[in-house]
Amino acid sequence: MNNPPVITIDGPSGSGKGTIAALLAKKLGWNLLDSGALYRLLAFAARNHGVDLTNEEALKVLAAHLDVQFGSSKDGQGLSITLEGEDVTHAIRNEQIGAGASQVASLPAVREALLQRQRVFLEAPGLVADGRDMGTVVFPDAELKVFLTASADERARRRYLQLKGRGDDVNLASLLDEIQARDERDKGREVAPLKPAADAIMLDSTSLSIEQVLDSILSEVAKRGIAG
Ligand SMILES: Nc1ncnc2c1ncn2[C@@H]1O[C@H](COP(=O)(O)OP(=O)(O)OP(=O)(O)O)[C@@H](O)[C@H]1O
Ligand SMILES: Nc1ccn([C@H]2C[C@H](O)[C@@H](COP(=O)(O)O)O2)c(=O)n1
Repeated sequence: MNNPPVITIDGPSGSGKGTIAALLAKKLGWNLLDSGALYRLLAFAARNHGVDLTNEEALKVLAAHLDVQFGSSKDGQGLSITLEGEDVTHAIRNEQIGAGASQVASLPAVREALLQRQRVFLEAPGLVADGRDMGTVVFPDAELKVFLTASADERARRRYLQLKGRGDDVNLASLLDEIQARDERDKGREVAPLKPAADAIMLDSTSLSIEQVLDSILSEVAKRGIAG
C-alpha cells in the first residue's frame, strides 16, 4: 500500500517554515511535524538534567527516551507540547534554546536517535513536515518539497517583531548575529546539513506576505494534484 502524501518545508531560521507548515496542514486537514521542536526539546531536557550539549553519548540516550506529547493548541492554530508532564510550548521558543538545539543537532548520534520519532508522524491523510532535512533525509520521497528562504535581515526583523510582541527584551543586532551564527552551524555540519533537496522548489519570502507564500504553495499542490 502507498504511504500517505508528504509535503516538506525546509529552510533557515525565521524564513517562516513553522507558520506556513501549520497553516498548510490546517488548510489540507493533514498532520503536522515541527521537527525543530524535537531538537529544541532535547536541548531543553539536557539543560534540565544537567547534560552537557557536547556529550553525544548522553544526549543520544536522552533523545531516545524523551517523554514528549504533541497536541493541538487551545486556539487550534498550532501545537502544544508537553515534556515530562510540563507544558513547554512557549519555554522552548527562545533564541537560547534555538542555539542549543542547533548545537545538539550537529551530533550524528542525536540525529539518528530522532529519525524514527519523526517518521512516525506520517499518517493518513497526509503530513506537512518542517525543518532542515525533511526533504533530503527524513522524507526523501515527499510529493512536494519546498525550500523557503528570506534574507537574514528580514528574518531577524521578523524574529524581533515576534519576540517583542511576546514581551521579550530583544535587540535587533544581536538577533541578526544569532541568526547568522545558526545559519552557519546548520549549513556547515557534516550530517544532514541545511540545503535544498535536488527536487525542491525554491521560494524566497523576503518580500512576500504569509498569505502570498501559502497561496504559492497551494497552487503547486493543486498543479501536482497532491491533496484530495
Ligand atoms: N512571509 C512572511 N512575512 C512576514 N512575516 C512572516 C512571514 N513568514 C513568517 N513570518 C513571521 O516571522 C516569524 C518567524 O516565523 P516562523 O517561526 O514561522 O519561522 P521558522 O522558519 O519556522 O523559524 P525557526 O526555524 O527558527 O522555527 C513569525 O512571527 C511569523 O509570523
Ligand atoms: N529537521 C531539523 C530541524 C531543526 N534542526 C535544528 C537546527 C535549528 O537551528 C534547531 C531549531 O530548529 P527550529 O525550531 O528553529 O526550526 O534545530 C535540525 O537540525 N534539523
